[in-house]
Amino acid sequence: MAKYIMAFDQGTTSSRAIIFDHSGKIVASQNQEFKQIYPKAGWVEHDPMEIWGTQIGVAKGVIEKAGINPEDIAAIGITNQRETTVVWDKNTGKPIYNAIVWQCRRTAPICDELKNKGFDKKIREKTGLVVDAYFSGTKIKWILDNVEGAREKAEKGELLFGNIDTWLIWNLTRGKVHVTDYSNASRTMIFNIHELKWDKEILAELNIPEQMLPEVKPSSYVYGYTDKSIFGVEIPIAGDAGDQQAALFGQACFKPGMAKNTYGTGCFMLMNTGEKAVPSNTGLLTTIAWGIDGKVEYALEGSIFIAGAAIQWLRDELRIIDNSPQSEEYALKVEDTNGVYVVPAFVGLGAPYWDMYARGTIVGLTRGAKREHIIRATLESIAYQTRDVLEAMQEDSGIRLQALKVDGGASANNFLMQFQSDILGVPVDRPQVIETTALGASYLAGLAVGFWNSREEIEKNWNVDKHFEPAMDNEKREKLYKGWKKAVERAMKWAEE
Ligand SMILES: Nc1ncnc2c1ncn2[C@@H]1O[C@H](COP(=O)(O)OP(=O)(O)O)[C@@H](O)[C@H]1O
Ligand SMILES: O=P(O)(O)OC[C@H](O)CO
Repeated sequence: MAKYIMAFDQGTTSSRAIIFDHSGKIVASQNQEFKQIYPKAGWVEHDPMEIWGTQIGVAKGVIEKAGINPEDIAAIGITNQRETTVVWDKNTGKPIYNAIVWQCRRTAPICDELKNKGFDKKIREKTGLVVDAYFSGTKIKWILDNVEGAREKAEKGELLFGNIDTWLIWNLTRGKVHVTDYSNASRTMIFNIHELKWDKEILAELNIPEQMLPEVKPSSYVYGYTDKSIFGVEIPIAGDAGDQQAALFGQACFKPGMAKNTYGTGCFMLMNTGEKAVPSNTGLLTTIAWGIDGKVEYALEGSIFIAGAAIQWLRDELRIIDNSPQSEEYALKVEDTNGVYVVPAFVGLGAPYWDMYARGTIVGLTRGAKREHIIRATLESIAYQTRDVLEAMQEDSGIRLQALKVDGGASANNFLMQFQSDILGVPVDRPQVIETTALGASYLAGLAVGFWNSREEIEKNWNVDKHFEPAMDNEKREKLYKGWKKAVERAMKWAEE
């Protein structure tokens, strides 16, 4: 019997493949960064062919690294940066435009129009989402409106839309399977999360032909098999979920009220709300966690657009650190930020502010401000944004969190995790496997093929690596947080004409 599951974690900055064993331990992992394309201020694109190329490259690489045969892999689970939009030609398999990335702000004017018409309320009710350039719907519309001949071709049924999961599955099956799962569909702004259908009224409003949309399936399901030409054998593709929902699953947050926060390019806090779609009054999103065992379960989500990406900015643009882990070393060289706040609103602000026109700001600078202060303030901004979201989540759900489960690349930073616990006044638990996104996708795939039999079996694989206790007094905590709120005010609406 095959002994492993392979996860594809196609993230915003890198494509990763990880092989897991039955105990949920990493056997081997391979990762490759790819190009970020910024054609204009506020625009972000990826090359879909590069995404496919890097993803398949790391998949082949990791099999070799693990020293196993493709026959040893029981199934593949896919998880992906969500919302990012690809439109391709059904006959040639070639994208007609670059992938428009979730962070891209180009469709803000389309969103403004929807809001001016008052259509945003309807969208909120049907999709659980706030009208924002973040989601796929307006990105599809932009491509159809701006790429020559695209609308005509789409109406003739010659074009296909997909998020990255769909694009990968389509390529893995050499064009045989055009599907997505409930969790990814719930991020498009054209999917009705209550009726579990593409929403005809929203499609008509955005002028998107339904025939270009993928079929929506459960998150744990055999969608198809990899074409034999790829790995030499046909491997079932049996799990598909958006990366943040996959992380919720990988953290074994199976019961209502359980929450996790993933610190990657952005930062995403999700709370399981069970079979109930809880509406938000505070700027959170109501989203589908997954479809499994014949039903869907929902989550409340706080989406923060820039978290680890701000550390990459320190590295690549300001060039004041050589690598991300070094941010911790510099932050610990000073006692505080010397009054400096960084608001990394590089692509606007997500939850709970939803300001497409906010931009990055550094405030509180004095002559004594050093690079260590800016580095520390950038790390702290990740924790403050998380507090904004946690407060909203506690209000919407009526649940006070006893502890926050964390994961993702930047959760390796001990300074950040301690400051996070301090500024929340809540303990933080980091598991041994922080690649919970990939782990969640593996679990979903493994459950579909009988590699694992139940969520109870999976729960036992969760083990703590480090526990952080709040160690800051309340007065200091509230004073610092008040400064943050003031800094956010300065960043808001900056780019509004
Ligand atoms: N030790 C660290 N301290 C702070 N940030 C880190 C650290 N290690 C990684 N990061 C940040 O985490 C992000 C990578 O995390 P990952 O979970 O791989 O993200 P994604 O899936 O979004 O590509 C990068 O933005 C990187 O700057
Ligand atoms: O690539 P990540 O891990 O930052 O995740 C991106 C999110 O899915 C965007 O919604």
